Amino acid sequence: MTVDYVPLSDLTVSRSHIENCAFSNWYSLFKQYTPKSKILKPVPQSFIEYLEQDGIKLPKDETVRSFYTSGIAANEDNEYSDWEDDEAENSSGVRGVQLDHVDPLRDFPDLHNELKSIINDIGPVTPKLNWSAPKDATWILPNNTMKCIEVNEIYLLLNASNYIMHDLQHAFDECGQQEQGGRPQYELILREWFNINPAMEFRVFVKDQRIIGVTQRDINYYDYLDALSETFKDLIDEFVDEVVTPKFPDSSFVLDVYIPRPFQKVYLIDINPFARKTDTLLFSWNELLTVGGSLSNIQDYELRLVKENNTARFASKEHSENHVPKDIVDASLDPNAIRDLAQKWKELLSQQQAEDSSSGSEEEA
Ligand SMILES: Nc1ncnc2c1ncn2[C@@H]1O[C@H](COP(=O)(O)OP(=O)(O)OP(=O)(O)O)[C@@H](O)[C@H]1O
Repeated sequence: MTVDYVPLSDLTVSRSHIENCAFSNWYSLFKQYTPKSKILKPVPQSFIEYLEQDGIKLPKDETVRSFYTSGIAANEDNEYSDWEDDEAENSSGVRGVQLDHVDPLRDFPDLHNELKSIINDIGPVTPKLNWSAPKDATWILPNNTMKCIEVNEIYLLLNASNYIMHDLQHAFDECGQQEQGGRPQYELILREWFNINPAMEFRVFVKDQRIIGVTQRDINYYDYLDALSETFKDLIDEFVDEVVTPKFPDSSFVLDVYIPRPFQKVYLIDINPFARKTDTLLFSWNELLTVGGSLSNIQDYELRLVKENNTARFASKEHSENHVPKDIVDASLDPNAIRDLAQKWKELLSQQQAEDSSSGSEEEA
């Protein structure tokens, strides 16, 4: 089998494209298709420092009835030698904080109060920054989702997330050298929480205003999706052609859409950059770009679903670029790099085998 590798230059990305994909830059264009959201922009610099500081420091806000900051009395079961010091409160009212730590109540009280009042007004929310949601940090909340019913849950999720750190520190890494400098204006988005059926979420790859592929977003097998494929494609085609491409400033982008029953409306969840950092889920970038290159000759794109016997193959694929070393992701697009990498692996393996056998013979001796 021959594989056509596409040049990496097909995925170079401009700073303006990344900026166009920031939530606040497209929300107003597609508001009627997007779940209700509040945009807080710009956020104070101290809030960014709060997210970037080590550890998670929750404010002890007496006006929030909070599971997280309710007092913990030291007793025999939870006694620590340094309990007194760690739990001592400073004048800011934040537990265990040294003075140089950012404290929401002291350093961004207006934003803190606004977050509380939004939750009071619209109920549970789910947060994100300009581009990313803290999907990798749900383990930190008792419900194991991104649903926040109090302000401290927002702080916990954002602070514990590597995806949020990516927005803060690496947003423009894939842009050309001269476009990387300067931080963006950060925004905090609170989306009204609703129960999404993950089976009905799709990622849509659009290149030069044409759809080149659609993938199921959740990497589980759902037996009813196959029969609905054409329905989804019709709705997605109409949405992309009539709603998104006439208004979105770039001709290539990646959409996340949600199509709940009774399959009459498409909701826009997110617009991602047409860039390597966007996870291709059931496709690879190489595959998509190869198809995209020959698009004029093909009639139709593929809506790819997880097949019944394929679940395991994709089980760990989602957001793989975030836990696989970058060298390996880079190599997956370049045959020479794959050869180099394979060679390094072989060397490492034989080195390890040699070490194992020598330590084995030492143990036997
Ligand atoms: N209003 C909402 N209520 C409940 N869940 C939501 C809401 N909006 C989004 N989600 C869930 O959060 C997930 C992540 O949202 P979103 O796509 O905005 O984040 P992201 O960081 O850009 O993700 P990715 O990195 O995969 O593109 C969605 O797939 C959806 O399941």
